[in-house]
Amino acid sequence: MRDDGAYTVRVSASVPPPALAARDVVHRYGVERALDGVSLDVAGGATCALVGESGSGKTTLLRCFNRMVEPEHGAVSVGGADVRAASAVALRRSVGYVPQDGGLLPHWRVLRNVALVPSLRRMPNATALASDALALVGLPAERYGRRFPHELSGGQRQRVALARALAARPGVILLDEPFGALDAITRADLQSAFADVRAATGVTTLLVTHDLAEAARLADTVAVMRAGRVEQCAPFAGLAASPATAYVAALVAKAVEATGALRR
Ligand SMILES: Nc1ncnc2c1ncn2[C@@H]1O[C@H](COP(=O)(O)OP(=O)(O)OP(=O)(O)O)[C@@H](O)[C@H]1O
Repeated sequence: MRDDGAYTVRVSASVPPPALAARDVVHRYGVERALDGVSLDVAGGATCALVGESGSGKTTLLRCFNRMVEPEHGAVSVGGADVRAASAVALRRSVGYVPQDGGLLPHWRVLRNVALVPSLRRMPNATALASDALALVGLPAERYGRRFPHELSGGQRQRVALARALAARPGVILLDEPFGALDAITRADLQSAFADVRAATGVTTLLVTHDLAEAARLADTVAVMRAGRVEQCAPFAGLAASPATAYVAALVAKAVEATGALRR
């Protein structure tokens, strides 16, 4: 990571890139098992999408990687280190996170919002890092930095939330439905902004989405969740060619049909 304001591209070959791993993770809310023995691997620099029906455990699994959820059983690691090795606060400052609602502070201007994590980490060039991150998502700080979140469109707010997750140049980002609740055109714009960010930074990404077509477009691997378990994790083409379960086959068929209908 450089602290001089320039965005460095990818980690050097001698440093193993960060990765995410979950092993046999169980988590209960009260008596309900939200995660029921989940295992998942995301290679360094890759994007993995978590898909599956509502309530299947996607958000809960995502939050295990920044310790917003502490599972009762199993192991979770980021960059090869158990997430419990350091404090939860330190972990959350090193892993970028976009919650479902974007999580921007409404009374803070955009630049201050984006500079939040670099400032908390006392990075000397927090404002420059925030400007770089805003540029990366297509919102120049000179034009947008002094606005408040309510002075932006929904799509711009989501871009700011993505910039905030990226500002401290984390090796890993966790995105919970970052393109949800947007019209189709804005959603497509944001997806392509994310693809650019990914190409520029090589950041390892775990992405929750309801939309399998979106997952197919953006992710290297797609993990299909159902009832607190990962039924299959593979590139979309692998899911389509050899679905492990009837549920995966049905989900793929639905996505292919929806994409075909759109093309028609
Ligand atoms: N804080 C909580 N307290 C109690 N139960 C919860 C809590 N958070 C989630 N759950 C339950 O755990 C299960 C998994 O929820 P989770 O939010 O992880 O699913 P999800 O796949 O992300 O759903 P969605 O796609 O609707 O966001 C659900 O049955 C949900 O009701």
